[in-house]
Order: sequence, then C-alpha cells, then structure tokens
Amino acid sequence: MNIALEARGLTKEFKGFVAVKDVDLTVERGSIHALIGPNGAGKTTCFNLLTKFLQPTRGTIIYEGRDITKLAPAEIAQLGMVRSFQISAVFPDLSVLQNVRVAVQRKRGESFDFWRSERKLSRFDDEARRHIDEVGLADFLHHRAVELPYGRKRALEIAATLALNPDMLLLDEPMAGMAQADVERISALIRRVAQNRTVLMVEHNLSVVASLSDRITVLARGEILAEGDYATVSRAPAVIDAYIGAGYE
Ligand SMILES: Nc1ncnc2c1ncn2[C@@H]1O[C@H](COP(=O)(O)OP(=O)(O)OP(=O)(O)O)[C@@H](O)[C@H]1O
Repeated sequence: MNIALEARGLTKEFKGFVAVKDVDLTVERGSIHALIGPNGAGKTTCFNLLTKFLQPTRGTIIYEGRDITKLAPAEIAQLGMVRSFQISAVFPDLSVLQNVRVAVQRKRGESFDFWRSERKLSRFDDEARRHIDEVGLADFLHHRAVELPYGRKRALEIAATLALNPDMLLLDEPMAGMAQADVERISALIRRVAQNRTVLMVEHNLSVVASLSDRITVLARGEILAEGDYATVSRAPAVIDAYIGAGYE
C-alpha cells in the first residue's frame, strides 16, 4: 500500500485518563480518510496528535516514511502536511485575494508585511488567483473576508491552505455549522482538492462521510472500533452499539 501517514500505538493520557489508546492508523496516499465516532470518542485528541498540536504520551507517527513524532506543526507543514481551519488565519478585513496572497507570501518564506506596496505584492497574484479559482471564489476576489457567507469563508480558508502547497490536508470538521447548500459546495470542493492530495478529516456529518470517504476509522472511548468503507463500518455491530449508546439514531 502507498502510505502517506501512519500512526502506531498512538496514546494520549491526560492526568491518568486515557483519551486515545493504542491507535494504529494508516492513511493511504491519495485517499480521503475520515475519523468518526460518538462524542468524546477521542477524535479531536487523535487529530491534534496527528497534526502535532498535542504531544503523544506513547506511540509513533510517520509521514511519508519520516518519523514526525517529535516535530512541531510548522515543521510538518514544511513537509507538506497542513491542517486547515484552525491555523489557517483568515484576516477578516483583507479581501479574498489579499488573504490568499499573504498565504502564498508566507509559503515563500517572506515575512508578513502588510505595509508593502500593492505593486510589490502583486507578483504573488497569479499563484493566489489559481488557488482562488480552485475553490470557486473567482467572483469574490475583492470581497473582504468578513463579508463572505460562512461556506465561502471556509472555501477561502481552504484556498489559503492550498497556498502552502500541501500534499496532505487535515480538515477538522469541515462541515461544522454549515447550511445544506454549503455542505454540498464544500463536499465538491474537498473532492476536487483531493484529486491529487491526501485528505484526513474529522467529521460529524455522516452523510458527508459516506459520500466522500474512501476509508473510515471509527473511534469510541479512545480506541478503534472498526475500519473500512462506509458500507462496512456502518454495518459493524460494535459501531451501531457505540452510536446508539451515545444517543445517536
Ligand atoms: N485537555 C484535556 N484534559 C483532560 N481530558 C481531556 C482533554 N482533552 C480531551 N479530554 C477528554 O478526552 C476524551 C476525548 O475527547 P475528544 O475531544 O478527543 O473527543 P471527540 O471524539 O473529539 O469528541 P466530540 O465529538 O465531542 O468533539 C473526552 O472524554 C474528553 O473529556
């Protein structure tokens, strides 16, 4: 198998409470992989471990053959593994174009100087516009981020993330708080950006998970309950029990 990301024995304890326990996870390169589970299952903790926002108590994380267990989020971003939605700063008063341009500039290792003249910054425009086109925001180029409807704002965050040239995108609940029309638009967008990238997402919306994911890992009480495609995991008795036990219908 063509592996992008692998965790072995991943464990996180908070003062004796084991939030993630011995998780072995393999994410295939080029796939869309979802991490699901009832409330409190350990998804966010697991995601924070994989993206290096938390340090594991035990276990190893390998990205593209390289041990990243001890690296910082900025270091793994340099390696091509980028987390969206939480670190991707979108500046409310900057336009769509300006926001993505800042991200392009940042990737090229230049400092964040807002006071640079527009003329100097315009050399980043072509690349910024490509990312903006990719997420379907070409008609919103000069809108300020704060004026964008919620779903478009998320698309802007993805554009800013794409500017960092990720081979792997980690999405934390991309559909949270979205209206149905936005859910469809962002689903299509994730499918599009995943054509030549690997995607790992934590997502509560099971119909989105069903339609987008190649592979799903179900967590409950910090442990892996089941893994496979949606048809397989949704039929697994342990998964049904865990969701029903947690009050899901
Ligand atoms: N910093 C922390 N200190 C102590 N316990 C924590 C901490 N972070 C998470 N936990 C506990 O670990 C368990 C897993 O939490 P986590 O947020 O990872 O679950 P989740 O699957 O993302 O849940 P949800 O779907 O509700 O967001 C929970 O019981 C939570 O209370």
